[in-house]
Amino acid sequence: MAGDAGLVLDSDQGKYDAEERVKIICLGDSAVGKSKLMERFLMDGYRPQQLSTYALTLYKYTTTIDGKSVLVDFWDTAGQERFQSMHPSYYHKAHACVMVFDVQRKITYKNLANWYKELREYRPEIPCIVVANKIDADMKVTQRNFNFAKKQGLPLYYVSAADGTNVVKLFKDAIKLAMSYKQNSRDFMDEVMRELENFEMEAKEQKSSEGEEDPFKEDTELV
Ligand SMILES: Nc1nc2c(ncn2[C@@H]2O[C@H](COP(=O)(O)OP(=O)(O)OP(=O)(O)O)[C@@H](O)[C@H]2O)c(=O)[nH]1
Ligand SMILES: [Mg+2]
Repeated sequence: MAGDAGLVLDSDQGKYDAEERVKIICLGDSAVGKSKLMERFLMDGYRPQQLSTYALTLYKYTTTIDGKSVLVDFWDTAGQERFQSMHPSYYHKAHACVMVFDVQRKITYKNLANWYKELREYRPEIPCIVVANKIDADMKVTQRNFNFAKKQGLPLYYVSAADGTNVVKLFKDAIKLAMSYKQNSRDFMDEVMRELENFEMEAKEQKSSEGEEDPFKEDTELV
């Protein structure tokens, strides 16, 4: 892991003071290696924050990109195989997606089409990386073309959570894509959300300036 980065375990966002914040979601069938990939990337300080009600693990990670501090929320999930679909809030305001299949189980590759369809229903524009995981088990797969990625015009990464091949590159690139999406997106809903965020911030600032201490409070009366 790069020296400029670190795993953040606390959920109090106010403390981080990051200049930018992005959300990256992970999709794919059960046991394709989603959690192991994140563990591998964040290994230095691995300790997930478990929100068991939603079978959701949220990893917070800070890094610096182009001189800017960035807080990354990685969303991982378990148990979705029972439903073959995610709750809409999982997709909400995500800036990039890492979509994983297991090179040893063809069905997980076939199911990418379903995951991708659902992703696009909620997030039509966000960057998505297709990940062929577990290449350590059969290096020959890296010579194969996986047409799904090509057909959809998506980048394909051959990785191994077990031996670490391409894992750091995968997540670093995902963060960069998420950042550039956030900064350049013309998605209508994103623009609305950004406007709302700015509005909320302005309202907060106004409120806090209203609540400022009056230095003469003790000594004067309002007339
Ligand atoms: N050989 C090999 N095994 C892997 C690799 N990545 C994950 N595994 C194994 O695959 C199994 C599932 O990995 P997980 O990371 O738990 O899979 P997941 O996608 O998070 O699964 P759910 O949480 O059920 O959705 C584990 O037994 C891992 O050890 C890999 O790169 N190579
Ligand atoms: Mg998991």
